[in-house]
Parts: sequence; C-alpha cells; structure tokens
Amino acid sequence: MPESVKRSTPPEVDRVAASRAAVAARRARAAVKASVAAGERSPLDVLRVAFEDAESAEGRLRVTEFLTSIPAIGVTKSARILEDLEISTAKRLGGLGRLQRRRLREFVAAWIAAHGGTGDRLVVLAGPTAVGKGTVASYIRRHHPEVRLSVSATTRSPRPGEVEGESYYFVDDAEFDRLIDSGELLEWATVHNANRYGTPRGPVEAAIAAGDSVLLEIDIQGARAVRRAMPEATLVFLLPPTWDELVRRLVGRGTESPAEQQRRLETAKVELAAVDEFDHEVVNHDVPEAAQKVVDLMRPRSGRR
Ligand SMILES: Nc1nc2c(ncn2[C@@H]2O[C@H](COP(=O)(O)OP(=O)(O)O)[C@@H](O)[C@H]2O)c(=O)[nH]1
Ligand SMILES: Nc1ncnc2c1ncn2[C@@H]1O[C@H](COP(=O)(O)OP(=O)(O)O)[C@@H](O)[C@H]1O
Repeated sequence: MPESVKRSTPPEVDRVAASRAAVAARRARAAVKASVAAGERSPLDVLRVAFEDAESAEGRLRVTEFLTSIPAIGVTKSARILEDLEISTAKRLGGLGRLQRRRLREFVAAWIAAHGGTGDRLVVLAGPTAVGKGTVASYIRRHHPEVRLSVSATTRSPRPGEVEGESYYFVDDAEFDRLIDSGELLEWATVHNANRYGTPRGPVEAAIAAGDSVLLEIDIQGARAVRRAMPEATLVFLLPPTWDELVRRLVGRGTESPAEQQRRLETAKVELAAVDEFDHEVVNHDVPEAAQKVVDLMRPRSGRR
C-alpha cells in the first residue's frame, strides 16, 4: 500500500472524499448554468427540477448564479430583480419558500415571453371540471387560427354535432390499447372514471419541429404526464372566479346528472389544490379575455428565438 494512503487517517479520507464531492457538485452546477446560457435548456425547466429536489445540482444553484446564466441578465440586473422579488442573493433555488418560488417562476416565465424564449411552444390548458376549458379552447380555435390545437383520441362516443378528427378521434377500446402499446400517445388518462382520452404524439412533435405553437386542452393528470414527457411545456391552470361560479357553470351546462355533478365537484376540490404545480394561473372571468391571456403566452411579444 503506498505510504500516502497508509498514513491517511479516516478524517483525512473523509476530507478528500468531501472535496471530490464538492468539485463534482460545482461541475454539475456549472453544467446547468452553461446549458441555460447556451439556450439548450429552458430556465423554467431548471426551476422545476430545483423545486422538486433541493439537493439536485439545480436545487443547489444560488439564485444569482441561476439568473445570470439567463442571456441578457447580468449581475446588476440580477441584484435588482432579486430585490424586487424580495429574495436574498445568497439563497439557493432549493431553499426558496413557496411564495418566493412562485414569484421567481412568474418572473422567469414573463422574461421568457418578452424575450422570445423557448417555453411557449407547447402550452397545456388544464383545470377542474366546467371551469370553461373547452369554451376557451374553442374560442382560441375560432379566433386564433395560428395556434394549433391538438386533437385527442377518446373512447367516448361522439355527441351530436361533434366531428371526427376535429372534436376528437373517436376510437374503440382495442384501438386505444393499440395506440398506447405502440407509443403513439404523448399522454393518456381515464377521465371522470369513465372514458380514456389521449394526446397523439406525432402531430404535437411535428408542429413543434415546424416552429408552431400547440395548445393541449386536457385534464390535470394529463398535464402532469406532459410535464414528465416534455419538461419544457408551459402549464396553465384555468381557475373559476369563485367556487360558487364553478358550481353554477357545471349545473348550468346541464350535461351531467346531479349525482355525477356531485362527484365531479368532489374531484374539483382536490384538483384546485394542484394550482401550485402550474406555471401560470388564468382566471376565466370572461372567455375572450382568458383566451387572450393563454394566446399571449404562446406568442412572445418580440419574436422567437
Ligand atoms: N388527459 C387527457 N385529458 C383529455 C384529453 N382530451 C380531453 N381531455 C379531458 O377530458 C375531459 C372530458 O372531456 P369531454 O369528453 O370533451 O367532456 P367535457 O366534460 O364536456 O369537457 C376534459 O377534462 C378534458 O380536458 C387528452 O387527450 N388527455
Ligand atoms: N367565462 C365564462 N363565463 C360564463 N360561463 C362560462 C365561461 N366559460 C365557460 N362558461 C360556461 O361554463 C360551462 C362549462 O364550460 P366548459 O367549457 O364545458 O368547461 P370544461 O371544458 O372546463 O369542462 C359551459 O356551459 C360554458 O358555456
């Protein structure tokens, strides 16, 4: 055994290991910063990982290191931003409190939108039952032809007036199984304990590759699955103005039995708590106004990268 190792006392060995680990951690943090600086990774994606795991390289990144890796944010600007957001410059991303996380995420999303960033190609619109997802999505379809709306596959039967390939691709259980098995769905879920719904992967990937923006109007489980499959997606949570208004919309729509309405409202209560997982909240007071807010997220004000 070499002399140097023989002489190493356990504390020294610990110190060597600790310093190796520190170098590796510093390298990992530098790699995160470099990928953001090069535009290879969305800063929103870095935040997501940091907030999920405080001990990851992303979570250990100091807020100043994070902000200054975003192109066009220097040290001075970063200090001003952090002052506005009431976040100490010494904080690490993983150590931020709930409100600080929210403020930082909102700031970064707005920055990306204003600077033609990358987070806006794939936008997911989700929210509890009867909040108006379908109404807002169909308003966008009519008034914003430049936005591509993903058409889902479903095992439910067509309702009067629904058009195959426009409202949905209506398929039977065997075909839905085949779509899952062949990996043709980006995500799928059983919604309201009834039918299966899924997003065809091909059209979404083709639209993004062509530089278009795609909107998915899906349920909350679906939004979570899209986040796992495509972390760069922007998740928008549509909220009702009040709980009573949500109840009024569900009852007013008149498409469910009172028992089914009750069941959906129970689910809605749980789902409303998921709002913090989303990048943006839009309150659906008024359909054109809510639609505009969603579309604004998809169309950066000063062009695209
Ligand atoms: N996960 C997932 N959910 C979807 C998809 N397409 C539609 N949904 C959701 O399925 C639910 C039921 O939709 P629909 O049958 O049109 O009835 P609605 O209850 O009148 O909106 C809504 O919450 C949609 O957001 C999809 O592709 N994936
Ligand atoms: N901003 C709004 N103000 C008033 N009513 C609305 C608004 N948005 C949607 N609605 C109504 O609420 C009901 C539920 O909307 P819908 O789009 O079917 O919800 P979801 O797709 O989220 O289940 C519908 O009757 C719709 O006309």
